[in-house]
Amino acid sequence: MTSSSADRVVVAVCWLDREKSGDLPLPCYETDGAAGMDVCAALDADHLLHPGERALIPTGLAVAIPKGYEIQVRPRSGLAVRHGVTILNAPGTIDSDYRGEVKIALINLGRDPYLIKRGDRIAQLVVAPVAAATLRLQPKLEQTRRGDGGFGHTGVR
Ligand SMILES: O=c1ccn([C@H]2C[C@H](O)[C@@H](COP(=O)(O)OP(=O)(O)OP(=O)(O)O)O2)c(=O)[nH]1
Ligand SMILES: [Mg+2]
Repeated sequence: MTSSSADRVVVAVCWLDREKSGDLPLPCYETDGAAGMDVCAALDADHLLHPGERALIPTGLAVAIPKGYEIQVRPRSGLAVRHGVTILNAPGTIDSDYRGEVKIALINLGRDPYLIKRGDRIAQLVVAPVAAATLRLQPKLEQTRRGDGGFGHTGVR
């Protein structure tokens, strides 16, 4: 099956300072079936992320996500596996009512410093539906086979 623009959720996006961000591309899907749009660092200067260091990296972008959706900020596996650089709060949550700059919280869990340059694709943005819940307080919950077993109680194999 092919997807058409009719299948797509429309997310309004705006450069906070177009003059400063003129050289940067909008986040985009790198392949037809990509789940996430890679987003670039809108740094003024290179940032050397030392082992154990975390940094909030600007994207230069603000978004207006339709109600009923969120954007998840997810790590790029290449950065994580090759350099230990990942998202501190993975997956980051961009709320549909947020109009500030989308920022990427990176952490270097690797052994070597990692240089983040302006325009580097540092994370991916996944647009996803969210269900809004109503909590119904009850004295007891319906029983299940699992019950309160968790945290590995089913074993490894
Ligand atoms: O990786 C992230 C995570 C969050 N945000 C922005 C958008 C999001 O809508 C807002 C709040 O995020 P979150 O709810 O995760 O943070 P909080 O600590 O609960 O802050 P708040 O009290 O503002 O909700 O911060 C980002 O730009 N990048
Ligand atoms: Mg919050």
